Amino acid sequence: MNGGPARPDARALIRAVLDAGTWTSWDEPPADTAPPGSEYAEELAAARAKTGYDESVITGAGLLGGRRVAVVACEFSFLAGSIGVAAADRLVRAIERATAERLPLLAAPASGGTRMQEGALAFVQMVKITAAVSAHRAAGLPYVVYLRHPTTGGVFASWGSLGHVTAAEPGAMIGFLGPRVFESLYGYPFPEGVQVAENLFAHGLVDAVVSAADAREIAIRALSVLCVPERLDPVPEPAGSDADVGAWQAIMTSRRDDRPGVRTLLKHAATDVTPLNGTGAGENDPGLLLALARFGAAPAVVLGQDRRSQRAGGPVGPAGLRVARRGMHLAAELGLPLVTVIDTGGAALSKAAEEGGLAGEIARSLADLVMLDAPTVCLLLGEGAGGAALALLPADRVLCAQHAWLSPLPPEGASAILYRTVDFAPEIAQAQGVRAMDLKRDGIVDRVIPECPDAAYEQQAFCERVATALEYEITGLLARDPAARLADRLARYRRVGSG
Ligand SMILES: CC(=O)SCCNC(=O)CCNC(=O)[C@H](O)C(C)(C)COP(=O)(O)OP(=O)(O)OC[C@H]1O[C@@H](n2cnc3c(N)ncnc32)[C@H](O)[C@@H]1OP(=O)(O)O
Repeated sequence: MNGGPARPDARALIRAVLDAGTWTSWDEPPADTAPPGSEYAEELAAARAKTGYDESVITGAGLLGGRRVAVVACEFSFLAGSIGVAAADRLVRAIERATAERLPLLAAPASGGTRMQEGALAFVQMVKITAAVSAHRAAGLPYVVYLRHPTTGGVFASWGSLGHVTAAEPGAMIGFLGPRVFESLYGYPFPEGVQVAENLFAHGLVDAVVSAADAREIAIRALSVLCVPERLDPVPEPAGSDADVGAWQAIMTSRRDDRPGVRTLLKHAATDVTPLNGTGAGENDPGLLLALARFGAAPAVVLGQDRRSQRAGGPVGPAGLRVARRGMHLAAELGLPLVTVIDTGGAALSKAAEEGGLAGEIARSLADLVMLDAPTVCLLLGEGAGGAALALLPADRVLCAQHAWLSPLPPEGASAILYRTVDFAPEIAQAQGVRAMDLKRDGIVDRVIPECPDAAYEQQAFCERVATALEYEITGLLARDPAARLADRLARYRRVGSG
């Protein structure tokens, strides 16, 4: 377990991540938790002498790219970074202070879990640490976790798994029960390659695997989005489009292989992009992309249907909508603007999708999004077929690319329902009012983004136009009173179609 690459200890990690010379310790001498003269008292004294740390955790504050942050980190060389009452008290005091001072909190665990010498009382410390982290999050403050080698047990199962964003150290052993404990208990080894950072990433459990050397830049980038500015400078209103494109022409254009999708949009026209990995709780869906990003100065959680992955690997299924709902909850908890991007030929139609709760996930996405306590912008970017599209629609502001569309199911399906043949798809699409101009007329869309003449021919310029429109809308929404914003959203969807 110790034979791997050299890894920084807690102080070296903090030095590598924070701006030079800005660290201030918040630690006070730990309370004595060991009965005097006990074996545990001797172990504590030996650990102090050997490591130069007074407990298994250190806490404090410093600057990260000029932004003040609080940090809590484990020191594994001190009794395996294990958490007893004194370490838990230190952690909780630091988390509470970070909350009171409204600082983002960075945590860097590395631990054998609960400190065995302190037994059940140490075990229950997980509750108070979890409560403190939850209160920090409930106050709308970011919590970013960097899981280091090794992280196990009650640390992984409490503050190690509660991050808004979670990264892990390459090759780190990260697992619930330590492998040598497992082997002693059961008499055979735990399977190889399971409790490893890269495997956690492959299973949608952590967002990224990054070295300590890269952690600084990644944390700066993530916090530049997670920390919502008080106000943004107003942005001039961009021009809209009133081009009268036929419905079938729009649908054909939206289906071009070379039409820019959400990935192209982020690549060409967003900054500080931090991809998040699935639900962070064990599910992923390549059809649904989740990321933090900025459009101009405006920060956003972006969740978008990825056209390329859907075409290659299958359409958005229930897991994709659970990824989307992770993004919605993240936005709501931090008061971050949310941008949803609709670009789907339809949801997954399969046994697995039905049994995975597709219809229920569409319902829950709709419910979460329409009620979301955060500014929301929907971008209809390409195809907008069926419930998977509608699940991402109900936002404060809805933008629509000139050739994007929205329809209850693909027009071929509507034709099949009415005429038992797909041959009337063009006429039905026209009649169903699926085009950008129709959606605007009906109050479903607020702004149509021009394509000159087709986004596929002007990818960079089109993406920049979209980003400018997103920045304009987000800036306007952030300046509004949240209660009035939500009331307007609800009134809008209550009114739609009723005049
Ligand atoms: C709710 C709970 O948290 S219950 C506890 C669940 N925790 C676990 O299952 C993990 C238990 N620990 C382990 O499996 C291993 O120690 C690992 C994987 C974390 C690290 O393995 P290694 O790097 O090989 O280190 P090693 O096992 O030698 O541990 C280092 C020292 O820390 C001690 N230690 C490890 N975990 C703990 C702990 N939770 N409490 C107290 N001491 C611990 C070890 O006994 C060892 O002490 P020693 O040097 O005096 O023998």
